[in-house]
Amino acid sequence: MSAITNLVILGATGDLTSRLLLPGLGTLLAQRTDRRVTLIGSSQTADDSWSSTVAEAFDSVGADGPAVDHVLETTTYVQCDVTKKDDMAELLGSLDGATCLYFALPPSVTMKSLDVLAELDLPQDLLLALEKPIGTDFESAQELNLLASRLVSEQHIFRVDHFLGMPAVLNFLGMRFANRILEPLLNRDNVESIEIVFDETLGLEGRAGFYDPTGATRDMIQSHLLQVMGLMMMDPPARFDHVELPALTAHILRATRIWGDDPGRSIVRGRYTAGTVGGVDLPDYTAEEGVDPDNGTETFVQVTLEVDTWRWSGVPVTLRSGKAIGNPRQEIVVRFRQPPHIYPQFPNDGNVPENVLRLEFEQDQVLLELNMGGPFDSRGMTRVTAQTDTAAPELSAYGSVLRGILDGDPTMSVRGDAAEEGWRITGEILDAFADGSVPLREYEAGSSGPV
Ligand SMILES: O=P(O)(O)OC[C@H]1O[C@@H](O)[C@H](O)[C@@H](O)[C@@H]1O
Repeated sequence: MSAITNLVILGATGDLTSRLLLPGLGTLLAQRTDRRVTLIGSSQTADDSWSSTVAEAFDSVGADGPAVDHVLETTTYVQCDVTKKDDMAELLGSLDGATCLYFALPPSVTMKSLDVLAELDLPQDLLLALEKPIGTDFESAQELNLLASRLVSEQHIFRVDHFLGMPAVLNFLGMRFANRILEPLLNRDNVESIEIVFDETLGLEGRAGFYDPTGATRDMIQSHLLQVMGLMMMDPPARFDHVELPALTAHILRATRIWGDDPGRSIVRGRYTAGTVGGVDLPDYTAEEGVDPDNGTETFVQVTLEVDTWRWSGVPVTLRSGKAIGNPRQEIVVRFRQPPHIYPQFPNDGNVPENVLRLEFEQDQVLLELNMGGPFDSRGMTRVTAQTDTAAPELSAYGSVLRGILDGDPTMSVRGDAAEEGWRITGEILDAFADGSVPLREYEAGSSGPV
């Protein structure tokens, strides 16, 4: 696919655009000084402040250079209703060159817009970038995928999950496939358990309209943590490309099910009560403006899964995410089994602690816990943590996603069937909530989650 010339953000006045997309674009263009992209912001309402929104966002990440200046000088704003045929025809008609329509919109609006696009003659090399969530359940995800596939080929659909652009994920790929010492150990013979944890200090942040009907399971497990899991547990690809990686990720998700027979033991569901997080007082979740307590929305979820394949069967994989958590962890943790042979001369009759590999999600830090010394060492057994010391990544997670989009390279895009599998697994968790197998537990804001 050819590189993108026109980036059209649909839903340009939304929070996602100013908070994440534009700063991400800034970090990318500051690095790609030779890129010339035409940025068009579009939304249903008029907006006189688009140019200053773009400038402020670029400024917030200190982005400068010729590629950044080009965008600042040429960016335009178009008022357009994406669900109206004439509006979309006019918008597309005004563009010359390979175009990406970035749908920073709720899935219901995206679907209506895709329906409208089906009636138009679309330009060649049109790329559709679709923000999560892809649909609101398994069936609507299928429907949305079908609508998109009628317009362009799968290679021209980029389903965005910015967690796939986070340092932990990129580091894990490099550590696995550019070294000899890790990949042979990543299987049920050597791995005791895996955890993928993304807890946050943030509470609702005034997002009740989105969050209350959504909850932690749909918000964080459905795409982010499951896609990360699929990518990190995939079999080694023969090539690093848009065919192999998405296919291997989907293969893992297809093999995933809730651990054991009793969801009440494999899933924990929680909701925060009033408390203090990092010096900030948070009210009870149910007392937040716009929240309907009857929704029973969970602000915390932890689920243990099994990836039932030859390589991973029997290894518990725990995904966890909670809001209003004190001292939050945001990491991928691979816990290895103890050595197969026990030496009584080692402390604790040879029961040495297991090795643990930790990759921090948003920082470029990898930690490996090892045992050293032992019976003949005057210090005895020493637990050490080897830690990487690399520079912070130049691109934000959204910058990384946008690089794939602007290069027309969907390697790190979520493939349609993988998005559907995310909803299948999420549906099984939500069914267990609905049938009463998993009680909603309360935890104090600022605590480490439900006990
Ligand atoms: O830390 P980041 O990059 O903002 O990602 C976490 C966020 O990811 C978003 O997709 C979720 O909707 C938010 O609830 C969450 O806070």
